[in-house]
Amino acid sequence: MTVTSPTGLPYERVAIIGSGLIGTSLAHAVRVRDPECLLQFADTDPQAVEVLGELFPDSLATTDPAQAVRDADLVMLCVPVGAVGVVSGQIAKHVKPGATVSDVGSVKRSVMGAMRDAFGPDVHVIAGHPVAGSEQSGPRAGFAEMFENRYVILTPGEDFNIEALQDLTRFWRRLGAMVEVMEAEHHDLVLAITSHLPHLIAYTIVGTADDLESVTKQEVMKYSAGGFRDFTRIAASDPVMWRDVFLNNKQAVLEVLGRFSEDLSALQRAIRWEDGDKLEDWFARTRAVRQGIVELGQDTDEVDFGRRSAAPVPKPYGDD
Ligand SMILES: NC(=O)C1=CN([C@@H]2O[C@H](COP(=O)(O)OP(=O)(O)OC[C@H]3O[C@@H](n4cnc5c(N)ncnc54)[C@H](O)[C@@H]3O)[C@@H](O)[C@H]2O)C=CC1
Ligand SMILES: O=C(O)C(=O)Cc1ccc(O)cc1
Repeated sequence: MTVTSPTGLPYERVAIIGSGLIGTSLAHAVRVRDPECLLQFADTDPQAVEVLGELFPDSLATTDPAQAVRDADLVMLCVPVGAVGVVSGQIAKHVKPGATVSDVGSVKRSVMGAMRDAFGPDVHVIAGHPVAGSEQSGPRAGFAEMFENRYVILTPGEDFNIEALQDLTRFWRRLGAMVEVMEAEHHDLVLAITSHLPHLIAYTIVGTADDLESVTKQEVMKYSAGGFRDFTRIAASDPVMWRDVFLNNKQAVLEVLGRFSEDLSALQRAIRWEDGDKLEDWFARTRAVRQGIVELGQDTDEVDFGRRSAAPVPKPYGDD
């Protein structure tokens, strides 16, 4: 286990590859928590690198990922999930032996596979996903409080190093997050229904409204104070990031989409046949789901370290 000061982070040098909303939020949070921690950034976009120079003038910012990971104790891949394989291949030979490589991608099974293929046994690969974010993107969108009281799901897989998991858990907890450990497949199924399908629905409904010939675009904008407005926020999310999410979580998304389509058809039938009881019962049940989420939100100190597998996993941290 890495020894640190009580307030510091378990890593002295952190490399952040991909410096948009999540990468720079991570960097701001690290800066606030531990000003001594060295940050090293890489991004393929030279404009992003320029912005990083402005935001973090005391840090290395480059378009070369191999340079950015040099001597880093933690390498965080904060790129769209479809780019994780390419980036892992670019940095594999340059990551310090004993370092931890993690990520923040919204999909875990494919990302873990890509990272496992690229890195040798001298590097600790532990995938992760902060369930926090927004429709914003780019290096100027990040902020230090992004992960406070938000869940971070770690998917270490089968043969992980316990000390590396402890350090990564401590790192996220010191940025204010609540950490849970889960199997990658289960993560992908849970997020398919709680995040990926809602985004798909938002993209669909806003596109459908935009295509309607009988309703003008001006009317859509003018009267979007209702539920539609919330959908437009989500549908403004980054196109490349979400393209990659759907292509990399195809199986789980198609599974929940099948169930959703069946339920939508049932509600369509209830409207057609004026089955008010069916509609009212359905809406009463979903209202209760919302109330449950609100109640859970008042209980954010609760940390569930349960792992959805037979193997018991020790608590990865001891002194927090
Ligand atoms: N946006 C959100 O709310 C959340 C996003 N995530 C995950 O975080 C990751 C990053 O998402 P955001 O920060 O929102 O995206 P973003 O679009 O704000 O930033 C991504 C950055 O990665 C850079 N990039 C792309 N390909 C690259 C490559 N091959 N090498 C180096 N840099 C590269 C881009 O130039 C961009 O600056 C994604 O995997 C996403 O699934 C996770 C939680 C929330
Ligand atoms: O903006 C929203 O409503 C989000 O849901 C943000 C978000 C997007 C992707 C993730 O993997 C986690 C969080």
